[in-house]
Amino acid sequence: MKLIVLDRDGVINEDSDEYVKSLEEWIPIPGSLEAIARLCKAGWTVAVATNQSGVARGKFDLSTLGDMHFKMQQLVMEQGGRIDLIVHCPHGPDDGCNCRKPKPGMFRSIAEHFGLADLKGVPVVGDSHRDLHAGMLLGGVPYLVRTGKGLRTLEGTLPPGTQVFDDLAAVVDHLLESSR
Ligand SMILES: O=P(O)(O)OC[C@@H](O)[C@H]1O[C@@H](OP(=O)(O)O)[C@@H](O)[C@@H](O)[C@@H]1O
Ligand SMILES: [Mg+2]
Ligand SMILES: [Zn+2]
Repeated sequence: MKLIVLDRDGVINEDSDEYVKSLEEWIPIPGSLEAIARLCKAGWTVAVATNQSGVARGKFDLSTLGDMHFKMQQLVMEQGGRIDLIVHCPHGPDDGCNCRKPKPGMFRSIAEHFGLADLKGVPVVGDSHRDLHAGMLLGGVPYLVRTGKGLRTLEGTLPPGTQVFDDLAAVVDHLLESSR
């Protein structure tokens, strides 16, 4: 199956150092929703894995998070696509969970959901090092975008083999080109 795993904040929607705390603050990055729809139309399965420590920090609740994901799904569907699975980690850095990136828990759940033993060769798109690291632990192929925290991430050392693109739309252009 052609599966891809996307980070949310800074890849699909604009990120904020103050967290994305409400429906109004959830603003798609230009071209990202259309890019997801282009993947779907080309037969790709799209999953999202997102850290949402804002829940543990009391900045917003799970109902608001659900509203954001309903909005995200609706907007993608308006473009003719869909997000097949959204997994989130609601925990904080000190909660010792197994799902908060850079831990691989969410990626393991995604693999299991689709009946896969791992994510070997699956593109993993993120704006932070932890997104890429978590996905690579299951064999994912790292793609960094310059949106969100991507430019900051670029100042550090990238995981080996990371390919860098301006945004999700450019990653999708590349993937669809190379699978022609
Ligand atoms: O990029 P994804 O995983 O979709 O979501 C990241 C967000 O949950 C937030 O993650 C926080 O990191 P800490 O959780 O405070 O370390 C900060 O980086 C926020 O700026 C950011 O909005
Ligand atoms: Mg992010
Ligand atoms: Zn967690």
